[in-house]
Amino acid sequence: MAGTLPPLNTEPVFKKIQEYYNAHSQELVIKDLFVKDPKRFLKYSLRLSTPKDGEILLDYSKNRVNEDVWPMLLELARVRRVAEARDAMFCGQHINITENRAVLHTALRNRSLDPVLLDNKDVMPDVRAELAHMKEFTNQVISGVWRGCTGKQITDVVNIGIGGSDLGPLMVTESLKPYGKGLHSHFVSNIDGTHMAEVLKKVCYETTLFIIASKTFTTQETITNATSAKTWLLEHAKDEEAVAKHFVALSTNKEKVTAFGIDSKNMFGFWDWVGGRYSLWSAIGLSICLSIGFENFEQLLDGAYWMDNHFRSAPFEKNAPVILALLGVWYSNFYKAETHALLPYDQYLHRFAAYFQQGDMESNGKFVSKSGKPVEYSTGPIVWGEPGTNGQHAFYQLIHQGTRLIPCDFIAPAQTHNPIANGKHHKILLSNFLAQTEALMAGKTSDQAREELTKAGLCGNELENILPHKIFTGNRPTNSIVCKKISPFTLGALIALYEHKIFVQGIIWDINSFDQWGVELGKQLAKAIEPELDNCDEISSHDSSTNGLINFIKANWK
Ligand SMILES: O=P(O)(O)OC[C@H]1O[C@@](O)(CO)[C@@H](O)[C@@H]1O
Repeated sequence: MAGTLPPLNTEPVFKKIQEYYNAHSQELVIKDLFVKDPKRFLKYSLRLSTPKDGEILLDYSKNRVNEDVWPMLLELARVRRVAEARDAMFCGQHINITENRAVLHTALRNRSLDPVLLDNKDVMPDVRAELAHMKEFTNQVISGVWRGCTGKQITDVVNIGIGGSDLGPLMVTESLKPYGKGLHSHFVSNIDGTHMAEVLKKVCYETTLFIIASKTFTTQETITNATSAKTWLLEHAKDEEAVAKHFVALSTNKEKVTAFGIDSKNMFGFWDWVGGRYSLWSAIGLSICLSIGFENFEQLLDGAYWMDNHFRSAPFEKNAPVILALLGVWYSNFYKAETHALLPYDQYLHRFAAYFQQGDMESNGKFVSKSGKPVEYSTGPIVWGEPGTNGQHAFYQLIHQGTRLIPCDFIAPAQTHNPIANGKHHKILLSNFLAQTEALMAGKTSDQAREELTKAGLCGNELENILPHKIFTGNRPTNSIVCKKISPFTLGALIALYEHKIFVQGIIWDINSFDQWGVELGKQLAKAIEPELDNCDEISSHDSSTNGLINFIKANWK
C-alpha cells in the first residue's frame, strides 16, 4: 500500500534536528535552561480552560528542549502533514488502510448537532440511537425497574471482556468510583478460570447482570468466560428464560450474539469503525454507565469532545496532544529512549497506565510503515507506570539513578475526593508529586552531596566511598499535567488527550495505528497446541523447547 510520506529519517527537517541533536544535545541541561530563562515555565506550559471543571495545566518546561529545537519539532509535525491526517480521521476517511476502515471513535462523543459522514452517510443517528438505548437500560437497572429472574433488583454487574472490551470500562469505572450509583462492578477478562471463579464467589445469580463485551464476539477468552457464566446461571436458575434477564451483549456482530443465545433486544451495538482500544465511548462503555450513571457517562463524552475540539483547532504550538507527541518523538527518535512512564498521583487512576499500554503499544507497536516497508527508526515506546507515591517505592530508583532515559508524565488533581485527616494525605501526595519532577530535573551534584554528607558527620574514606552513590545526574525529563479534580469531564479530556497524542505520533512515524495484526500469531499457534493438551501423550511436533514445556506440564498434571 503506497504511503504518502517519505521515510521519517529522510525528511530534511528530521536531518536538521538530527544535526542539532548531534551538535548540542549535551548542552540541553534543563536546570541551566531554567536559569537562562526565568520565564521558561510560562513559555513551555499550557493552561486549558474547561467549561465547568476548571483549568487543565500542561507543564512541559522540564524537558530537554529550547528555542532552537522546539520550532524544528513543530515544523516536523507540519511536514508530516499531521493537520491533514487529523482532518482525514475526523471526516471519516478510511485511514485504517489494512482493514479499509474509517477511524471514528470521535463520532461517538460528537456532542454537536453536526453530521459525521462515513461514505456519504451520517453515522450520528445510529450513534444517538445507541446512546438512547444505553441510557434507557442504565436507568432501568439502576432504578430497579429491570429485575432478575426471581424478581430481585440487580446489585452486581460483571463485565466479561478483554483488551479494549475490558481495560477502558475498568479504568474509567475505577477512576470515577466517587461518582458510583451503588451497583457493584466486577471485571472478568483472563481465560484463567481463577478470574471468573473468584468473581462468582462474590455474586448471587438472582441479582447479577452479566455484560458480554466483545467487538467481534469471537474472542476465545471472552466467549469461554461468557459460556461458563451462562452455565453457572442456569445451574442456579434452572430456567433458560433467566438468560434474557441476566445477560446483555455489546458487539458489532449481531449474528454471533444471537447464536450465543442473547436476544438482539439485549444487544448494544457499535461499528467496525470503532477500534477496540478506542471503544469505551461506545456501547462497550455500558458497564461505565451502570457504575456512574448515564449523566456522568455523558460528562465523560463531553470532556473527550472538548479535547477533540482543542486538538482540531489549536495551533500546533498550543496544541496539547501535538506537544506531548513531539516530545515523545524527540526522546524516542533522537535520545533513543525506549519507554515512557505514566505516573498518576491519584489512587483512583491506578489502571490509567495499564489502559494506555494497549492504547499506545497496540496502536504504535509497528515495524512496517503504511507503504509496507520496514521502518528505519523507532516507533511506539514501551508504556508503563503505577500510581504515585507507590511507584516511588518500587522503580523510581531506576528513573533517578538508572542508566536509561525514561521520560515521565506526572498527572495529579489539585483536589482529592477523599480529604481525610483534614487534607493531610493529599498535601503529602502533592508534595511528592511536585518534588519528584523537581528532583528528576535538578538532580544532586557531587558538591551538594558532599556538603550533606559532611554535615551528617561523614569524612575521609567513609565519605569518599559513599559519595558517588549519592549523586543524582538530574536532567531527567518530565511533563506535569494538573487538573482541578478527576471528574467525568476531566477524565474524558485526559483520555482523549492521550488518544490524540498516540495518533499524532503514528502519523509522524507513518504507521497504521489502527490495526493489530501482531496479536494474531499467538492466537493461531495456541489453537494448534490446545488439542495437544487433551491427553497425556508425549508431544514432539514442535521445537524442543515447546515440546519440553508441553511434556513437563503433562507430566505434572497429577
Ligand atoms: O472486543 P473483542 O473483539 O473481543 O477484542 C478484544 C481485544 O482483542 C484484541 O487483542 C484484538 O484481537 C484487541 O485489539 C481487542 O481489544
